[in-house]
Amino acid sequence: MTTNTQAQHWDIFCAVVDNYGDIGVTWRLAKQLSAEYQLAIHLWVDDLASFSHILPALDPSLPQQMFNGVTIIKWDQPLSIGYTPGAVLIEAFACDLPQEVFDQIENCRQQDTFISPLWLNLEYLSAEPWVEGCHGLPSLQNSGLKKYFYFPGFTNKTGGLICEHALASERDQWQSDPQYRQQLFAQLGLEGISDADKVISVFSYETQALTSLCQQWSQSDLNIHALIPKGRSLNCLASIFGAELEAIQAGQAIQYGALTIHILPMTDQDGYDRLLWSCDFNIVRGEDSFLRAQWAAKPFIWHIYPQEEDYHLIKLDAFMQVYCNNLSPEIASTWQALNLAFNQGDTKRVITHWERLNLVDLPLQQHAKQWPIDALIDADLARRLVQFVKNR
Ligand SMILES: Cc1cn([C@H]2C[C@H](O)[C@@H](COP(=O)(O)OP(=O)(O)O[C@H]3O[C@@H](C)[C@H](O)[C@@H](O)[C@H]3O)O2)c(=O)[nH]c1=O
Repeated sequence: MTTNTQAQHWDIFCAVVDNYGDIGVTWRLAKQLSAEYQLAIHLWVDDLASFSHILPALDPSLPQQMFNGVTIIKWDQPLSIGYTPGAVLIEAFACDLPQEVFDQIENCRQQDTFISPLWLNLEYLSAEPWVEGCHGLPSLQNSGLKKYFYFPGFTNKTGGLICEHALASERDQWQSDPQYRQQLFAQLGLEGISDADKVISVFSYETQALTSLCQQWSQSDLNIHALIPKGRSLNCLASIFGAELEAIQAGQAIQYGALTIHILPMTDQDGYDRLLWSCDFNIVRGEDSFLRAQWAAKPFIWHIYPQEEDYHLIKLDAFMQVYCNNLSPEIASTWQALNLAFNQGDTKRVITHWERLNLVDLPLQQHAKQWPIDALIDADLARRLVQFVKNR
């Protein structure tokens, strides 16, 4: 009888392109696979300095360290920590895997009992209909290995959406008692926010639509607080600050009529989630914050990552169709027009639709609460992924 001593861990390789989305998504997935499925996860990351913005406890100088049960390994060239084939090999967002990975797999294939890791490419999230047809398709590579395309998505024929098992109950508990939000605001050093004020988090790319919204908010009858983590959103607010952007520090509050802009430090992902849960409205971007805004069960604007030839507007539209499926046409058209105006940097239309949105605030809030239940359908991404691996 032969005993299979082959390692059973999963490797996830992530190359940080720009921003925090690639590492944000893979870090969420790695944590969940470890916590909920007790899988040994090796997360290889080529830019630990970027990673440390969303995991401040990380030490970018270390080749290997462990957080939340996940082994985080520096993906350098050549690899300073050797790769050992495990049960699953995930390349995130079509990053080019290092040659050592294929060499090692090839070496091990000389042994009769060796089973090559199941190789998956984790794709970007899209609500476009074609995703269903491509999810799970294999493709034979030059190495002789099969690579499967794993597409996250919003239907039960896709790979699903990343969402931790306990998230809804933790969020509901948080939102049921205003003292949690007050405690969070106090920890962040935010002052002067009363229960009647409107609180909006802003994590976007640069757009004049945001400048325009801030001008509008400054003239509001209500006090508005914009909570803005230090980063790209601030680049289009220089005219409001009247100071060099470099001089703007986390912890500062800038008064602009009825609007107070609070500059926040970046926190870890759990902290960011709690911020989204605590605001009345969130402006988010990219892929991961976009999904977390949905799980926050609050209305939001999605500033989608810009792509060539405005392809991102097709992706935006596909998502908006899905999100608005059972919303009344009046609310749906206002919310869609607001998102489009924000993404197109349309300074006039963004204000018109923001003002209209106020009129449909309550039904939109109710929709935002129901949406996470509808969107998950039967299973989240990690559960579907574990099943996908078992079925191969
Ligand atoms: C503001 C903030 C964010 N975050 C996290 C949440 C997310 O995991 C991450 C931000 O990622 P995203 O929202 O996806 O936005 P992003 O713009 O940073 O990432 C983008 O990167 C491009 C390369 C990809 O092609 C895009 O699809 C997108 O993922 O930062 C924190 O952990 N703490 C914070 O304080």
